[in-house]
Parts: sequence; C-alpha cells; structure tokens
Amino acid sequence: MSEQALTVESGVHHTGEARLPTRWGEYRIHGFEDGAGAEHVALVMGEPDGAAAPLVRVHSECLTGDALFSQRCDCGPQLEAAMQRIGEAGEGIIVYLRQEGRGIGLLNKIRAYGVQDREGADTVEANEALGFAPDARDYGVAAAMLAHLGIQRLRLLTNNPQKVAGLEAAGVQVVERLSLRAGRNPHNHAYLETKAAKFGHWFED
Ligand SMILES: Nc1nc2c(ncn2[C@@H]2O[C@H](COP(=O)(O)OP(=O)(O)OP(=O)(O)O)[C@@H](O)[C@H]2O)c(=O)[nH]1
Ligand SMILES: [Zn+2]
Repeated sequence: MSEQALTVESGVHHTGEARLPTRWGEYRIHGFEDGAGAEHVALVMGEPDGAAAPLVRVHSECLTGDALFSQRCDCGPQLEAAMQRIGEAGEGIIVYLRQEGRGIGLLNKIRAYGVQDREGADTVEANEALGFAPDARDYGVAAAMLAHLGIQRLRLLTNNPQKVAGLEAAGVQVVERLSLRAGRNPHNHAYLETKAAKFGHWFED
C-alpha cells in the first residue's frame, strides 16, 4: 500500500513510519498530517488487532508537562503510566495529538496559566477570560488515525468522559474505559479538583 496514497475522509494523511525504541519497549512511530496541516503521531506496540479492542491512550500534547517536567498538571506522569501499561501488555497504541492546551495552543495556555496565577482563576475560568472555550479539542483526527491503523474498537486509558464521548461521536467504539491516575502533587491538586468538578473527570477509587 502506498503511504502517500492514504487519505482518510477527514483529510488525515499517513506520512511515514519508523521504529521507536523507548524506556518501555519498542514501538513503531507513525506520522500523520491533518487537513489543517498539523502534525500528529501514533506509537504502536505489537500488532494490535481492531477486533480485539486493544489498549489505547489518546493523549493531548502538553509541552510543559510531557517534556519540561511541569507539576502544574498530570500529563507527563499519565503519559509515562500509559506507556508502562502498554509495555506490560506488550501491545497497544499511544495516539499523541498536537492539541496543546486543550486545543488553544502553547502560547495561549501560558497566557491562561498567567491568568490563573494573577487572578486566582481556575483552568476553566482562565480559558473563558481569554475568550476560549474551556475545552476546544476535537477527536475526529484521532479517530481517523486509528482507522488508518485498523482500529475502531478499543479499551481507552482516560479519566475524561468528554474524551470517551468525543471518540464515540467520531465513530470509535470504546468497549472499556480504564482509569489513568498518576502524578498528583501539591501543585496540581486544585487543577485536578477543577477537572473533576467542571469536566466530570473520574478520579474515584
Ligand atoms: N488551556 C489549558 N490547557 C491545559 C491546562 N492544563 C493542562 N492543559 C492541557 O490539557 C490537556 C490535557 O490533556 P490530556 O492529557 O488528554 O488529559 P485530560 O483531557 O485531562 O484527560 P485524561 O488524561 O485522558 O484523563 C493538554 O493539552 C494540556 O496542555 C490549563 O490550565 N489550561
Ligand atoms: Zn499538562
């Protein structure tokens, strides 16, 4: 199958793939470009079979948390925990979406952090103060990437009910939801409480 020829309805193109050894085992990394020109990746371990509903993490980019060790959020530890779970299973997928700051972008997220620091706003109020929706993400690109990889049924690692609903609305069947709690600390305690209170995140035991 020609890689260039692959175009899914949403305008998502598969652009190439390569091996990616990680601390948690060997993945293949697949590159995708969406209709707006944004670049996304999927990390695939093993040979996940759509019929068997593999373990999948759909992770939204957080440069500060994923790469810069920020403790304002739980993103980095969640990504590590997901990669560890998939490594233990020997099979699964990380869909890494370049939807920084819940879709408002890195620089606007930093502005929103500033509003939180200066005005005591929570994560939702800060987005709204800047004229953004609380969560501007869209899961259609993730669904198209998964479809390219042959996956329409999956077990999803998330605490976020809107992520489950967004993927299902985009045609993905979430047969099981697995919680992914990691990285709670004194700096992100209030942020996680806001996610539970305002976005309905499941942090129950
Ligand atoms: N705008 C904004 N974005 C934030 C803030 N804190 C974290 N983020 C972003 O929120 C997103 C978190 O995404 P995910 O890791 O998918 O987490 P989630 O939506 O809470 O859901 P799960 O982790 O799946 O339970 C990332 O894009 C972060 O950059 C904030 O205060 N403001
Ligand atoms: Zn984060």
